Amino acid sequence: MPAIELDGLTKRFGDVAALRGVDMTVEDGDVFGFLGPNGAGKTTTIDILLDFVRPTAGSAEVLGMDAREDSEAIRERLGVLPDGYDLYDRLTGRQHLEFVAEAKRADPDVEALLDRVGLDPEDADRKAGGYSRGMQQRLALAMALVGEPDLLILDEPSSGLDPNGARLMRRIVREENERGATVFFSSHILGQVEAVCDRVAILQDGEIVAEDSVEGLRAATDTGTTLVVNVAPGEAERAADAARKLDVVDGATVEGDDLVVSCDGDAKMDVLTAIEDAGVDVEDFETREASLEDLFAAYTEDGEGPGADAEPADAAPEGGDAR
Ligand SMILES: Nc1ncnc2c1ncn2[C@@H]1O[C@H](COP(=O)(O)OP(=O)(O)OP(=O)(O)O)[C@@H](O)[C@H]1O
Repeated sequence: MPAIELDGLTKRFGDVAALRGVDMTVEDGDVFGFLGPNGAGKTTTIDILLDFVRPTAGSAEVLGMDAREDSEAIRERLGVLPDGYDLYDRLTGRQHLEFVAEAKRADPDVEALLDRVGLDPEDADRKAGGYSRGMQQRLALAMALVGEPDLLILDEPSSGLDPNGARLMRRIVREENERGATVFFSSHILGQVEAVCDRVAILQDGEIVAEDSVEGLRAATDTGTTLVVNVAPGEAERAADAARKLDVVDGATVEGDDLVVSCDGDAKMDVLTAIEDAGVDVEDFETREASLEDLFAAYTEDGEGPGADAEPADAAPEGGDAR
């Protein structure tokens, strides 16, 4: 049974079509990234999953139950970190967790939860109204974790977090997934998504334009590969000339003793062979694959997806420094 199943999900707000027949499946046990440009319909989708918004047509199932009919039963098994959550200024962090525990009829180890999200005991006894943005985000995450939910829905979970907080978030997502939870999250921080997600869907103008693993998106997108070839000192120009003669090479630039070649994904060996045939010794080489950010741009920038004439962004080192 999928954790989330959307079938022809449609939502109109007056004249605005926020969702136009979205079909999407999030399998049980996946870490699933839900991406899309501003206004694509991500929050509307999440609001429908949580029964804050009713669809105009189509259906949404969560943990095998109907999002509308069974919203209460769903809520008991769900952990949610909403975008724009409300904390109670006058309650302490600890009181927030106790409040959620009571509502969920759960008995969490509050100290352990606070520790897990990086809030120390003194902070836990301060009123949340005095928390910094990042501390509020950490508390909201701890609230989502109460009761070991089967499904975590996290809307922009890294917003307001410093780099340590973002790393903590990745660790918690992994731990929760290892515990058996499905994690569904929307984010604009694509390095974060790439680091933790098994699968991603890209929503654009209320429609899914891609749904696959990051690897699958790479394979389906003609974003090409960047090959960096380190050659003997003073030989890079000669190597560049040799590479440029190949049809499969889009461009070759020299950076010191490195040659940076943009080429078709399966042309690496041809390039290396051509350089060696020109009498240049290849000292070392590495491949840089398209990052999720490149793939996102390829799918969303011209609104037509990468199939036709989409100009891909330049390839960047896999994962970047967000890992
Ligand atoms: N209550 C509403 N009334 C009218 N239009 C709405 C309402 N909620 C959302 N919309 C519209 O629906 C579309 C999708 O909005 P949504 O907030 O779901 O996008 P999003 O992908 O979450 O965007 P962002 O990344 O900016 O948060 C937008 O055109 C938005 O203006």
